[in-house]
Amino acid sequence: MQMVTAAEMAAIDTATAEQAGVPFAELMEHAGAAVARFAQRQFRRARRVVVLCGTGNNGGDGFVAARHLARTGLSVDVIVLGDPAKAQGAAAEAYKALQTSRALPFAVGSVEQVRGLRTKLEDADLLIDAVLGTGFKPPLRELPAALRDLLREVRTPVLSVDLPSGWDADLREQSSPDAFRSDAVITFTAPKPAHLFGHLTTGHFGPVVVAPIGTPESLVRSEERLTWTGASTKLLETPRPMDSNKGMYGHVLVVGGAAGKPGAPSMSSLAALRTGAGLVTAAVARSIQQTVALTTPELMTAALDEAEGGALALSNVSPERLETLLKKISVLAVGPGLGTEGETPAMVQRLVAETTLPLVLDADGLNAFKGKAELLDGSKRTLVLTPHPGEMATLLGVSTKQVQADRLNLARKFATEHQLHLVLKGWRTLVAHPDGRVAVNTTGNPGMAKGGSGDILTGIVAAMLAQFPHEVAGAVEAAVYLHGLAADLAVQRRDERTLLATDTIAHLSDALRYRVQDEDGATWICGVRRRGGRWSAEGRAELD
Ligand SMILES: NC(=O)C1=CN([C@@H]2O[C@H](COP(=O)(O)OP(=O)(O)OC[C@H]3O[C@@H](n4cnc5c(N)ncnc54)[C@H](O)[C@@H]3O)[C@@H](O)[C@H]2O)[C@H](O)CC1
Ligand SMILES: [K+]
Repeated sequence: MQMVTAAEMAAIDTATAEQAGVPFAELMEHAGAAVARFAQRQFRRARRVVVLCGTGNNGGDGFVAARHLARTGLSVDVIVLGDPAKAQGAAAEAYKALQTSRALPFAVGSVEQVRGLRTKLEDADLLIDAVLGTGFKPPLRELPAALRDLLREVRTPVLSVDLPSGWDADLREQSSPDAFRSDAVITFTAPKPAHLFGHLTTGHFGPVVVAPIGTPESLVRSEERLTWTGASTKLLETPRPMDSNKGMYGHVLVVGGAAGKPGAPSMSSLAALRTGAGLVTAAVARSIQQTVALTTPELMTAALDEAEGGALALSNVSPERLETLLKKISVLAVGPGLGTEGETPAMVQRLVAETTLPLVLDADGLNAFKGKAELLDGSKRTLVLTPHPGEMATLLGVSTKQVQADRLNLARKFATEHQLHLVLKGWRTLVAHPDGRVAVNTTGNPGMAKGGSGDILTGIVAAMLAQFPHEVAGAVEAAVYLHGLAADLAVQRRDERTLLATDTIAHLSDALRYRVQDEDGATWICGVRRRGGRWSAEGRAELD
């Protein structure tokens, strides 16, 4: 699923008419019908619906949706912001079709009239925001701004058509000062930048769904080749053969755990086992080997030599030691609990240089390359780095602030220059690939801001590589998606403050079985569907 800009979307609409023979009015009809279906499914108990429409095509979608909803017997009011005579083309047609339905529109033309809508909006069960879509150009004018302010004072749930009105579709920021409040968003054909980078809804888990409206996938083209991690979870739908054996799913070796740091390698290892790796071994300092072994009976362990002070010793990478350690290993995960003391960085550099095994480098595994980023070369092996912004800054020799200011470009540049897969963590984790493609991740929540989270991601990534060695890009994307999704599922049963990194492991089963596409064919790029296909939000079982 590619992300497209607002201008690309308009070109795709034209191509859909010219090359696929689907006229614009038909796209609008499908869009409006999809909005109506989504509204009914997600806001099941809504009886009184108010559809707020602009006079552009976003409003046109609203007119169509209102017509469909009225036909099902709901009480539907249509409020047009501005002069309906301004509507043109398909939107004008949709407005005309409304005249024969039970949803009669009325227009508001002044700020006072907008303010007079308060009771109507408060009394409704659902508001559908079809005021502005991709045609919005900031800043927001007076009339929609008054409506935006009023919506902030009213508690009725808001379903946004295409985008929360006033949100620039091409904006790549987490928030937008102009925008309307939103509880759920339904967009069409492909996500725009705002859908992937923005936090569009009030709750953490308000859905953002992409509904197909008749444009063939082959016409969805984008210059930038930016995608979404959830699309790669298709990999997980591959059924395992009945006569499976553990050798088919790889053997992950987690290298980490200096003296006194048994937690991190234990968590990575358990996460790898729970994600489906056939075998997992944790190679850790001799003094903590027993502790690590006792965390999980299915886990195998190997002892690493310790130098004075407890740091891991260079002797661990002697030819003989490597031969024993790496026998039958299919993926290496280096970093959890490793430390940066003494000989450890040199040991890591040697380990990386002397094998060509697929490798995931995290935490102190990355810090071992401080000032030596040129040694990180994925041109002849599978190499995945999972830095948080601080670690990325260390690698690049810049400040964390500089990394945060230009995440997308930095990630893409580093991945292509070093021919590796880079997982740059944070709000909307980015997965950049050697060929310049980047996938944006939309799962995860603030509960993950706690020690251990990264260790678990490392284990999930390693296990995915072990199982899908020939689909590396997809395996890494799916891993990042799963990790956040498992945490999203976990946090719905707990509070985000009490969430422990290991709680995400307990929700990996649900995350692995989750399907991003709903029964209607819409793809859920944000939000988690539960119970009867609807979503649940934190603190509230359901929004309807
Ligand atoms: N393939 C698809 O995704 C389809 C989407 N559809 C819908 O069409 C809209 C885009 O329609 P468009 O007419 O281009 O723009 P809008 O309706 O979003 O807005 C135009 C409207 O807004 C006024 N306006 C612009 N800026 C401001 C501002 N700052 N303040 C106030 N008003 C403003 C402008 O004057 C126009 O009147 C897309 O979002 C989808 O909802 C199609 O229906 C089917 C294909
Ligand atoms: K809208």
